[in-house]
This record gives sequence, C-alpha cells and structure tokens, in this order.
Amino acid sequence: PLEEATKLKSCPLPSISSLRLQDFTLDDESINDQDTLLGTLAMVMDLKLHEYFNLEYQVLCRWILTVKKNYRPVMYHNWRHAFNVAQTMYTILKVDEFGGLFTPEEKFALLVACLSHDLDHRGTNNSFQIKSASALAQLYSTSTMEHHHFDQCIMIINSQGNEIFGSLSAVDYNKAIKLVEQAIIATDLALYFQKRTEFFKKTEAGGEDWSTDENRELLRAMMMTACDLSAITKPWPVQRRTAFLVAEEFFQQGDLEQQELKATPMAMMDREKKDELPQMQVGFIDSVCLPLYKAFAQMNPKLQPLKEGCRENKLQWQKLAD
Ligand SMILES: CCCCn1ccc(=O)c2c(N)nc(-c3ccccc3)cc21
Ligand SMILES: [Zn+2]
Repeated sequence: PLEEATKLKSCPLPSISSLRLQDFTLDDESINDQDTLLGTLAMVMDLKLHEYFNLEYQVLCRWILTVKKNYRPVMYHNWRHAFNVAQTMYTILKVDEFGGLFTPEEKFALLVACLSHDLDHRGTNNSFQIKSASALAQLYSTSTMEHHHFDQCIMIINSQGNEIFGSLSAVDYNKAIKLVEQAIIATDLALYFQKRTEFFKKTEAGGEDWSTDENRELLRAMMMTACDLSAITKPWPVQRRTAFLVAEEFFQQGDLEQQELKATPMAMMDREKKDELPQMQVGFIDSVCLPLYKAFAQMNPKLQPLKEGCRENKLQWQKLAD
C-alpha cells in the first residue's frame, strides 16, 4: 500500500492564512488531524527551512508522521498539544524582531523541539516517576520526563527515512541536536523557575543585547515555556476546554497515586477537590503564566495578545472562583 508519507507528500499544502497558523488565538479544534500534519509542513516550508537544510520533502513528511504516532492518546499531553506549541512558536518567530534574532538552525531546532517536546508522555509528571520508581526515574533523576522526550526525539531523528538532519555535517548535526536538547529540557517548569528571574530583570531593564549567545539561549528557553503554556492565553472557550483536559489528566494521576502508591495526591490532582479548580487556575495564572507573558509583551508589543489572552482568562476564572 502507498506509504502514508507518500500520500501526505502528494497533498497540496494549505495556505498559512487558510489555517490561521499565524494567529495567537488559533483554536486547534477547528483543524482536523490531516490538517495538523499539513499545517506543520506549511509552517516549516514558510520559514524556508527545507531549503536551508536541503531537506527532502518525503523525509520531512515521514518524520512528522512518526512524531505524531509517538504521542500517546492521553488527555492533554498528546499530539494536539505538540502541534499547538509549535504553532505558537511559529507565530512568535514570524514577529520580525524575534525571527530576525535567530539563525535558520535555531528556528528549525525550536520547531523540532516544540513538536517533539512531550513525545511518549504518559500523562504523569516528574514527581510521579520518582514516587513510583518508574524505569524512566531510574534512567534520569532530574527533569525525568524531559530527558525521555529528548531521547524519543533523537530515536526518531536517527531512524531510517526520518533523518531530517541527515544532510548536515557532523559539526552542524551536533550543533542542531544541542539546540534541540536545550529547548526540550527547558520545558521542565522547575528549570523555568530557576531561569526566569534573570530573564525578567533583563526584559524590565530594557536595552538588553539579545544577540549574545548567553541571552539567545535564555530567550530560547523562555520561548519554549511561553509556547508550552500558551493554551492559557487562548480565547476563553478554548482555554476552558483545555483546562478541563489538563485537570482530568492530573486527576488520573491522582487516582494512580491513591490506588497504586497508596499516597494522598496534591490538591491539583485530587478529583475530590475539583471545585477548587477555578481558584487554582487563578493562582497558576498569577504565579506561573502572567509574569512570563508580561515580560514578552515588554520585549515586543506584537506579543501583547499572549498577555491579554492570559489576563482575560484570569478574569473568567476569577468570576467562577467567587
Ligand atoms: C503539566 C503542566 C500543565 C500546565 N498548564 C498548561 C496549560 C494550561 O492551560 C493549564 C491550565 N489551564 N491549568 C493548569 C492547572 C490546572 C490545575 C491546577 C494548576 C494548574 C495547568 C495548565
Ligand atoms: Zn508540553
């Protein structure tokens, strides 16, 4: 039978505007599975990355299909989440002042990392790996899931017919892989908390030189978090739906902790406390999300929609909490 990648390769690409891929308010529910694949192809092609890496189109198609297949059908950390994160990253990179800061290698690494950053997620977080002494926790004691996601990403990139970095020299291949690793590991929120104070100081002070290697690495890491959490910035109906998916995934972990680990889950994972969700959402927005989107809005007014969307959702959750 005709290979899936060959079928995908023969499909005409939708335009960026027809799928609204350059909108921060994009609701992925409006896009069918096939179009998430074509939309990903369209974003990579639009950034002219295939030319720069003389990427064979068939290899790019096969790689995207393999990545999508390696996401599990969990409530939140599934392929759709990876696609949404990549679409937000693409939209940020299309803001000239941001796109202009990064080389084609960095842009491709960021998109590859967004699409790969939660590969093979089981719907449980790092602390669950440690508490359950999972095989993954035996392998990686810190940023456990993030190291596994990177491991899966490399396994796919090195598997036959999926070698998207296949045309690179050994030196350039290692540089690309290092950029992807930094970006995927950066999605561990524990590392975001460690690095964000330095980032906020630099964005508040203004006049920072973001072209230095150190600052570009910091900025790439903060962009990964901003994209990873970007569901919190979406129009209310989209955010509300996503929040319930996240909460349900958390509750399923809480169920596992009670049944298998005989442990008491934390409030955010305890379905007996689901009435506290609106208040927890307000706390999450205030402590984790808003400061980050405010910093990005300070860097460039074209990123205001992220901050405004996040603020609007806080108001909506606050109303439900009162
Ligand atoms: C695994 C990390 C997920 C982070 N995350 C990404 C995007 C989101 O939209 C949301 C959301 N709406 N809510 C939460 C949340 C739910 C209950 C208690 C505390 C926070 C988390 C979240
Ligand atoms: Zn994620």
